[in-house]
Formats: sequence, C-alpha cells, structure tokens
Amino acid sequence: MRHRPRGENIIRFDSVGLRYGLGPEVLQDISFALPSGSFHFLTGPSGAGKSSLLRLMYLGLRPTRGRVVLFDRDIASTKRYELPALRRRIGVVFQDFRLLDHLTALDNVALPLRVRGVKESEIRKHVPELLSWVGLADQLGARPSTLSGGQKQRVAIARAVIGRPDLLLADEPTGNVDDHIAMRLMYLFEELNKLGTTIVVATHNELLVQRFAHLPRLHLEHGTITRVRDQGPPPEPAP
Ligand SMILES: Nc1ncnc2c1ncn2[C@@H]1O[C@H](COP(=O)(O)OP(=O)(O)OP(=O)(O)O)[C@@H](O)[C@H]1O
Repeated sequence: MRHRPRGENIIRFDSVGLRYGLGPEVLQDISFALPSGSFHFLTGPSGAGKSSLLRLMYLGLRPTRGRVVLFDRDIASTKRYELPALRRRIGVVFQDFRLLDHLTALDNVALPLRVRGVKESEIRKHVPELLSWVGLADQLGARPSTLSGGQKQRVAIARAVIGRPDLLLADEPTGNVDDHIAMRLMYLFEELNKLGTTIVVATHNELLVQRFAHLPRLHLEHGTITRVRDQGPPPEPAP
C-alpha cells in the first residue's frame, strides 16, 4: 500500500477498445480517469461490459486498442514480469469469489498479508477482527464449501480489503447479501476510502446506488460509457 496524494489520477483509459478473440468489440472508445482517493459506482445493464472493464483495470486482460495507464505506468510498455507487483496493489472482489477451497475463511483472508510477510501475531489480531465486522465471527475456521453464497462473498470482500490496497475493484459485491449487510459492506468500503483507497464498485443494485447518491458514477451501455455523473450532494447525516 502506497497511497498517493488525493487528486492525482490512479488510473486512466484513453480510447480503449476490447474484443474477446475474433468476436465483436465489447468495449468501445472508453476514456476516463479516476483521481486517487475517489469512490465510483460502475453501473449499466447486464452485458454492458462492467466485468470486462474491471478486468482491464486489474490487468486481467490487455486492451485490443487504446491506452491504459495504471499507477503512472503505461500497461502496453510494462513488462510481463512487472505486472504482479502492480496487481498486488489492487484488491479485487470477483463475482465468483475465487476463494481457495482448501483454506479456512481465516486463511483465505490472511493470504494477501502472508504474501507480504506480515507477522503472524498481526494476522491473528486483524483478520478475526475484520471477519467479525462482516458478521463472520463464528466462521473463522470454516472452509468455503460449507459457506453460503453471501458468506463466501463477505470472505472475498474481507480478503480484498485486508491489505488496504491502493485500488479496490468490486464486481457486484453485494449481489448475494441482504440489505442490512449490503449497507454494512458499503460503510466498510467508505471507511477504506477515507484511508486513501480508490474504489470502483460495479453494481446492478439501483437501490444501493440511490442510497449512496453522493458517490459519482460511471455508466456503461453497450460497451460505451454513456454518462459520467459527478459527485452528488453529501449524504444526510444518519438520524
Ligand atoms: N470471456 C469472454 N469471452 C467472450 N465474450 C465475453 C467474455 N466475457 C464477457 N463476454 C461478452 O462481453 C460482453 C460484456 O460482458 P460483461 O460480463 O463484461 O458485462 P457485464 O456488464 O459485467 O454483465 P453482468 O452485469 O451480467 O455481469 C457480453 O456481450 C459478454 O457476452
């Protein structure tokens, strides 16, 4: 984690296009920049290209045209061996969770910290704390195969945020949980954002977008950004 001064761009797309194999372009002429420390929703109907855009942002794919600049690095001229170091600065919540089945919930969440060489004493303190916060205090030793979809989703979120990444990309992170937990997870993202993490949350959930109407939004339709809505008024204080 090396948070940057707020306001500098953490990621920039210039006229980016993407096609899978020989298929049609699923993203066309995508241009935007996200300032460091910003928090955006990524919205749009099913099939509009939200997951594909996130894949480009976490370097899971290279664009077929245009330019992606991430952490001041032009991805086209970045060597393959340099990519893992950039990826380690990004937390990703995948739509299909991608938890490791042979590890417990606690060990899944601890993984990014262990890769970084964080002391076990720190891990034993912080990981249970975070898992309790997302409502999984009683599931620390559970394997993913024994958890519900919503519980797996929360483990995946905890794993993505535990290392306070520079950039957090979350694909439908509240798709499997009830309203109350969805709000709690959004508050967790807001706390992380206050600590400097730049966040993009892709969602279909219009209710969630309305409740957090103060957040700016990138809106995709048929592979093109049709609307960039700026920051709305600040939220009403909680009663
Ligand atoms: N691996 C792939 N190979 C070929 N085409 C793909 C692949 N992944 C996505 N697509 C196509 O790209 C387009 C955009 O899909 P994408 O999953 O990015 O949309 P989305 O907005 O995330 O949809 P949803 O909200 O349903 O997850 C769709 O037409 C889809 O069929």
